[in-house]
Amino acid sequence: MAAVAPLRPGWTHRLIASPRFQGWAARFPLTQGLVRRDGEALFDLVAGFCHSQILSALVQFDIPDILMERPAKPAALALRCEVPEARMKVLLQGAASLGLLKRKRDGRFSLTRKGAAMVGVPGLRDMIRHHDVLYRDLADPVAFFRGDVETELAGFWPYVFGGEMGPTEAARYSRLMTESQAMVAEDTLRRVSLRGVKRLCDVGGGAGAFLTAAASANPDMALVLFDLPQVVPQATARFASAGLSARVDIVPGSFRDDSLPDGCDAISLVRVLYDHDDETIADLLSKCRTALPPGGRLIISEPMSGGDVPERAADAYFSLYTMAMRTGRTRSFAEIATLCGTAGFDVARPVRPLRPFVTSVLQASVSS
Ligand SMILES: CC(C)=CCC/C(C)=C/CC/C(C)=C/C=C/C(C)=C/C=C/C=C(C)/C=C/C=C(C)/C=C/C=C(C)/C=C/CC(C)(C)O
Ligand SMILES: C[S@@+](CC[C@H](N)C(=O)[O-])C[C@H]1O[C@@H](n2cnc3c(N)ncnc32)[C@H](O)[C@@H]1O
Repeated sequence: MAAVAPLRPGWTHRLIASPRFQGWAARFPLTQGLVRRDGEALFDLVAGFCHSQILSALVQFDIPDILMERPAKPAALALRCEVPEARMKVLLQGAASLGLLKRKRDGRFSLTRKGAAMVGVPGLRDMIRHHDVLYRDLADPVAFFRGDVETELAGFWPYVFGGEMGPTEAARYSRLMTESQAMVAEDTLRRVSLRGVKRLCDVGGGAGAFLTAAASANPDMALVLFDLPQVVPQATARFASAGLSARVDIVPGSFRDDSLPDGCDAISLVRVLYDHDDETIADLLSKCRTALPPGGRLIISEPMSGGDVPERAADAYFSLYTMAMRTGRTRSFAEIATLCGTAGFDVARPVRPLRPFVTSVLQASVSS
């Protein structure tokens, strides 16, 4: 009898890649479900850009808002959106196949649960609308990953380059940032206890959404907002309308050039680190360490890479996003923990994020 050749590493991959094996597995009753699921998942990746563009067209035509009122026929939507009816049918059919719309028996389309949820997610439609910039940057992925693309996204968020931005740009960026901040604040505050904190400083606090949310959950806490001089005016109005003006100190400044306000026993950095390189962050964390007393707390909240266990939202979206911005990167919990440790913080064990596509949280403290 002929000797059986030993199995070499990688043999399973070669077997699965073989069209003959694929054909057999697709027919064999015990494997055909798996083959179909893998095939569908792979096809979803192949078609991902079309899916995103269907979503984008739906949002740009305001179709989710229109359907909030009542289900509609393709002809009515075509008229309203100034799209030929046959093309509108393709869009609606596509959106229905993606689970955003439902096709009713009488031919009208209505929102599904996911479609209706989208209307209420703060900032999501603005996010989808501004993805044209990101997707242009990604149009040539080989050049993008080689670092050969002059990305547009870098110009979209000019504050990152040291605050060279006028009031119009500041307002545009802040709206996008503030709207999406609601969910980030909610998930952060559900994962972090601010009990015992007397004065919280939100560094890079933008238009003050995180402090506003933190204030309502902690009525005795004093608040400090530190951000670039062009950005802080937006926070003034927000605090005034939330009746918080008396509880908040607004401190304009740059963490690159200025020291951080003292007298606080907690500092939060919400979606700040991933905009910057390691050197800038090392300096910032060291300034946080200097500003805080023994026992002082540091809260970092932003989308984090899964590290050893890659995570889809952070590793296949935010990492590309921050790469397109060219100034920072999406880091894992472990990487941020190392930077905090070097700055002299004791880092608490990771807590499972509620929604990794919204944010992950790291807590650290100054040894007392
Ligand atoms: C009543 C009946 C009939 C049934 C009840 C059943 C039931 C309980 C249904 C629940 C339905 C429901 C309420 C669903 C809610 C769904 C929600 C809230 C979904 C939320 C989704 C959020 C998403 C997709 C968020 C995406 C966020 C993104 C893409 C953020 C991007 C941020 C970026 C790019 C920031 C960049 C800025 C910079 C500069 C890098 O810092
Ligand atoms: C991505 S935004 C996050 C804003 C807010 N924390 C949030 O989550 O919505 C980053 C913030 O850091 C601020 N920032 C950037 N560079 C800064 C600097 N050198 N000093 C102070 N703030 C800065 C920006 O103005 C902006 O408000």
